[in-house]
Amino acid sequence: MIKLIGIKKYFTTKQGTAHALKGIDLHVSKGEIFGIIGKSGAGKSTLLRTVNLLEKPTEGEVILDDVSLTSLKEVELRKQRRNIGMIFQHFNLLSSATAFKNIALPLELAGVDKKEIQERVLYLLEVTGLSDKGDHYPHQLSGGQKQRVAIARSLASNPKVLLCDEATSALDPETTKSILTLLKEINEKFGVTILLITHEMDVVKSICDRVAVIENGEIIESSSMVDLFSNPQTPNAKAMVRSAFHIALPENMEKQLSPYPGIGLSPVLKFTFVGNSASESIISTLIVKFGLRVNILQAHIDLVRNSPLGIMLCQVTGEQNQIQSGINFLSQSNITTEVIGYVSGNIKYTA
Ligand SMILES: Nc1ncnc2c1ncn2[C@@H]1O[C@H](COP(=O)(O)OP(=O)(O)OP(=O)(O)O)[C@@H](O)[C@H]1O
Repeated sequence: MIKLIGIKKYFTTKQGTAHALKGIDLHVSKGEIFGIIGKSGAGKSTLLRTVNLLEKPTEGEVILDDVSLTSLKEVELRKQRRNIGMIFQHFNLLSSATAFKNIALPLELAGVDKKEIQERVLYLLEVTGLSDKGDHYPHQLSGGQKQRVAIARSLASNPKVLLCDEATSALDPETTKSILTLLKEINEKFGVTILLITHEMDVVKSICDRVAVIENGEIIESSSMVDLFSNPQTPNAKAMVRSAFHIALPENMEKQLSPYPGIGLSPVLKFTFVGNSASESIISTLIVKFGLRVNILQAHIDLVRNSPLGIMLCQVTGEQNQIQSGINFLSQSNITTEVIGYVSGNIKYTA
């Protein structure tokens, strides 16, 4: 549905050339909700804006449903852009126009007749939960309501794709939740493919099917949500997952954590598992079957795309070969183990 092939984007300024995108390949399937997550300056906005060619790539090809957008002339491109809606962090509404008029505007520009516009806008106000707000101006609306108007406006021309540029970053957590729920409903109701960028793991965690992690203009990791959370590969993705699960070691243990094994040190292990009940079986397996001592430092179960996913941090003490056998045994039950570091086997910690 959306294919980005070898996308590079360089910005040349007086200070020099910024290599914002360094050869991105991405494939988003029809009907998917795909998240791109990365830190500030990683290249998220530039990448999103290349999809509708608001940003023309220096190199590479953008394909939407078999149409190569990068090869189109301006007039053709304008037509194709009607298939791509976009919403922004700061809503970008026309302040002098009512909610109704903001939504109607793209239809008026496309020459749609008045009666059809009236029906479509009323329908979109209803879909976005704003039936009683059509005559309100943006300054009379809350942030969440403004984003709903922007979503309704983006749907006016029946797009196949919706691009979301940090769409919830200016909203409080409750409103963020309601906007994400609305996006999910729209994805299901209209089959709209959603490509969103965010720096917040909580956003991708709740609605994305797949996610790509972008760092320094490159995609460093791309997988299903559950795979990203259960088995992140890169240090950056590992750190993001830990912060999304609010996983942190007790402070005095963090200070003494060594990246290397050593005499008198025992590993701190992070177990990741799908399902509610695995935590008990991890502990009993390690203690009973492998004769290890297990200190649970933290345990957390959260919903990732509606599947319970658990993360548990434990300090495990015992013979090295027994610990390894325990890890191997657990991996057969799809429990992923990551060594976070090593601490003294006798360390006293405060939770
Ligand atoms: N118009 C521009 N001119 C020069 N450099 C630019 C321009 N737009 C982006 N860049 C540079 O490209 C890189 C990627 O920027 P981009 O805005 O895509 O990152 P981002 O991940 O969206 O960051 P943020 O989350 O802070 O918005 C940055 O180094 C930025 O300074």
